[in-house]
Amino acid sequence: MTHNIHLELHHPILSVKATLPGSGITAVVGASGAGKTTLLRCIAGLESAAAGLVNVNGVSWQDDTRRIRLPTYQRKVGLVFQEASLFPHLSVQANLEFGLRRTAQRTISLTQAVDLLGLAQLLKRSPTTLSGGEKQRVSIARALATSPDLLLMDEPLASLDESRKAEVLPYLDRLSNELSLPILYVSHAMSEVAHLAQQVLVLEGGKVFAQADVFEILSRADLPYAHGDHAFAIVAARMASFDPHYQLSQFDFAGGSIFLPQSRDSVLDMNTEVRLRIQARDVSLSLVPQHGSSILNTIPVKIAQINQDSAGLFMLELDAAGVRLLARITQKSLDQLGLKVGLAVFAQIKGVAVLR
Ligand SMILES: Nc1ncnc2c1ncn2[C@@H]1O[C@H](COP(=O)(O)OP(=O)(O)OP(=O)(O)O)[C@@H](O)[C@H]1O
Repeated sequence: MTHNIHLELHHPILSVKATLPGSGITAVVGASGAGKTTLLRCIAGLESAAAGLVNVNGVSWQDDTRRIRLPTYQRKVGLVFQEASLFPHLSVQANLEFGLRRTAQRTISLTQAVDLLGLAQLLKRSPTTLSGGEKQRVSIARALATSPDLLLMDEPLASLDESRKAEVLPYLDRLSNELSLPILYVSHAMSEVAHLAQQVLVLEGGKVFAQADVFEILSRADLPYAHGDHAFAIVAARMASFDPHYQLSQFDFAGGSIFLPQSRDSVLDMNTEVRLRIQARDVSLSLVPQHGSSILNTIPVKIAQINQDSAGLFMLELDAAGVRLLARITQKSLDQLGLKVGLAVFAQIKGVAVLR
């Protein structure tokens, strides 16, 4: 069986040909009006004007050459939108059970969906008494309980404030790790994408502008993300050790080790896989390793690319044993240090955030 999602879709505002992974989270990003929501609606069978092909892990939901076009209710798709649309007169439990009647073959049980989204304590509650984050967790569980072969999420966290977002993110991590279900996740927020996604599909004007793994997308000069004050790279690392005297955790990745202050009670289990977010403005470069510095993290790197960022500032893509980092430095530093593509230098990292 092919384990991917094959799309060849034509619609008045969309012309998309793409093969996406058949598991994990693929983020769909792009400017407002790029066609992200329309793409999800075409896949779900909600756009009658959509022609072409939608094949999900070997099952054709639509193939116009073979006159196949399943109606939405026959597509094994779970939908989660920005606003949770729960029935206010039904309990959480009854909301979860609502979609089950039409599900013949169940691959995810209601209990499993309740466990994955941490809803056991909320089942008897009315949705009107839930916080925004809790409502959205119920919506996700309801979509999962229908045993979909594909989960489509359209900005599921966009209506939540930062602390509610932070509360829901770990549940999304968990369900993508524990289920082999593919998820298409529309988002405007690159911080969410960096946290969750493995692949990213960038749409522009209804067409695929780029498709690559999240590490590449964040560093590409032809895309908007590796520009400006908020540009960052993410590094896949694992928890390697904790020094109780200095209260420092060590995270290892292919390019070296990163040390971070962490209080004793928030120390992660050994070998926990994490993503570290390193902002381009927090990385400085030196030609020799700096010993007389308060900066703990110095990583040997090679300069892979140099791009003008704005007046007087350059964005450098760095290669740390195959791992991409970004550094945003002034034109003056670039000239004074004689930085060139291919040069071996040392990246000093001033700040790092652990995403998971
Ligand atoms: N059948 C159609 N015919 C013409 N225009 C359409 C049709 N369907 C959608 N549009 C328009 O196409 C544009 C893209 O819509 P869509 O909602 O998919 O973009 P989006 O990338 O999800 O945007 P946002 O990030 O703002 O939600 C919108 O302006 C929408 O009104």
